[in-house]
Amino acid sequence: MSDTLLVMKYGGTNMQDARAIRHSATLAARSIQEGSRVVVVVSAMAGVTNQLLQIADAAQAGDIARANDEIAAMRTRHFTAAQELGAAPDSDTVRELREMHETLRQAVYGVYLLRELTPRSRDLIVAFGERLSAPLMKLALEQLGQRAHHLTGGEAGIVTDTHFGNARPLPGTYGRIKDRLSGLLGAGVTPVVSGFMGETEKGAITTLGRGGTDFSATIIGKALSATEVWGWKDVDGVMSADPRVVKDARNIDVLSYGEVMELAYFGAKVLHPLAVTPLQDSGIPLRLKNSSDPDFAGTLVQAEPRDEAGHPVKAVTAIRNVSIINVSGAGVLGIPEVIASVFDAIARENVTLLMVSQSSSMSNVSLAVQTVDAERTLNALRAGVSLELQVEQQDNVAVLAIVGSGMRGQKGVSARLFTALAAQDVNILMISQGSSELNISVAVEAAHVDDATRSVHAAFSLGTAVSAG
Ligand SMILES: Nc1ncnc2c1ncn2[C@@H]1O[C@H](COP(=O)(O)OP(=O)(O)O)[C@@H](O)[C@H]1O
Ligand SMILES: N[C@@H](CC(=O)OP(=O)(O)O)C(=O)O
Repeated sequence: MSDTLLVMKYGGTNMQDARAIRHSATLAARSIQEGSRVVVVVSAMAGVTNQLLQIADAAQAGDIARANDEIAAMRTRHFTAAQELGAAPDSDTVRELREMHETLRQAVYGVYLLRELTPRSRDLIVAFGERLSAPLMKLALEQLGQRAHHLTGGEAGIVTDTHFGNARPLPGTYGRIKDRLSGLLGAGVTPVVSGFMGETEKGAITTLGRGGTDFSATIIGKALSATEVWGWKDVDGVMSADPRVVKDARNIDVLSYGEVMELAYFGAKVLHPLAVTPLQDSGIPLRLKNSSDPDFAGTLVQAEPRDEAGHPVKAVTAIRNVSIINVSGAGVLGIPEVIASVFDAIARENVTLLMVSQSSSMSNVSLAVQTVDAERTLNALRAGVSLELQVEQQDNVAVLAIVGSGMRGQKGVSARLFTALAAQDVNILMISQGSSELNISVAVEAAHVDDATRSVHAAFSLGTAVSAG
């Protein structure tokens, strides 16, 4: 028997119904039969996380009828999947699903009574998606003759700070996960962990940010010193562009941790931006694989970049729904205290800045933020900075980025980017290049971002040999 330990993550698409869950379980069972120990980490069924957020909002708004209708529809979906996976009406799986839905209903009713939805109660509600899919995966594995046991993120040892909605693992989490899961693995039982969620030291449920199941899987991978972490996807791996936008996007064989982080940060939906951080110290590889083509190697994410001569850029990506906040005030922005007050005000609101640029005349600072954060940013700036500064918001912006370690020290990369944008008549609103030279990003009008992405993809020949290093 090999001593391989794999952590396998299944996203919403791979958990969307009984058929997908059965197929996902087959992929895990195959590795177990080949002698690997496997930890399975599951997301909510596709669409369920958004549905839970809507349920929570409806309850807060006083529309309990709508919230209950949605819960009932969700319950039908989970029970149908359980039944199609072979659960008897009096089985443990059906009982567990019923109990969880009842607790969910009560939590939602509490929000309705209080007409108050705190980040803490939102996390409690939204994590039910992952809690409900774990028993279904356990059942599917058992139907394939495997022994399995399902656990919430907290039960698996994931302990986080109290940053509800965007929680981060505490250092103690790694030892705790090892304690909780090693016994099961040693006894030949496959742990099935609900992704996306953890809990605080006091036991309150937290979530790790949207797409956080990738992060759960790599946290567990680090804790168990896994051989590899595998993220099963509905695409071949990380591609040279979003395949929904660029038809000839192609798979990238090898990416470094740094490159994949930049890509995820700049909008490639394929991975949570922090997912590789737990793997960086140990060098544990992350592999993204297509569940429809399991023998294809997919994308290997590892410490070292692999560059190919003539291809400084590996991928182009975009963040949509961005706003630019322009802060201007001739004469005052050059004063260090004034600029510090701008960033202090933003830091207090915990807003993520996607791009920052300052004009050399020091009369203007432009900040790109997600549009959902724009109003908060604007209010914080109006309240927290000098009255002499004017603050304005521009919506309908997107940030396009090119990523690749090969652009380090290479001349002419920006020129190629700007020529490709000019060819599409795209007006550039902001430009930024990180000092790591792993990316160059530009803010453009949202209406042009898809054409711009296709044009840049073609200009860097990303549809041909990107990575065959
Ligand atoms: N550069 C990219 N490479 C691969 N997929 C991408 C990229 N950019 C965006 N995507 C989109 O990300 C999707 C996969 O992410 P997601 O659905 O969140 O995965 P999961 O199966 O883990 O839920 C793909 O279907 C694809 O359309
Ligand atoms: N269900 C959560 C967490 C997650 O990671 O989902 P997925 O693996 O389907 O992207 C979300 O939608 O954000």
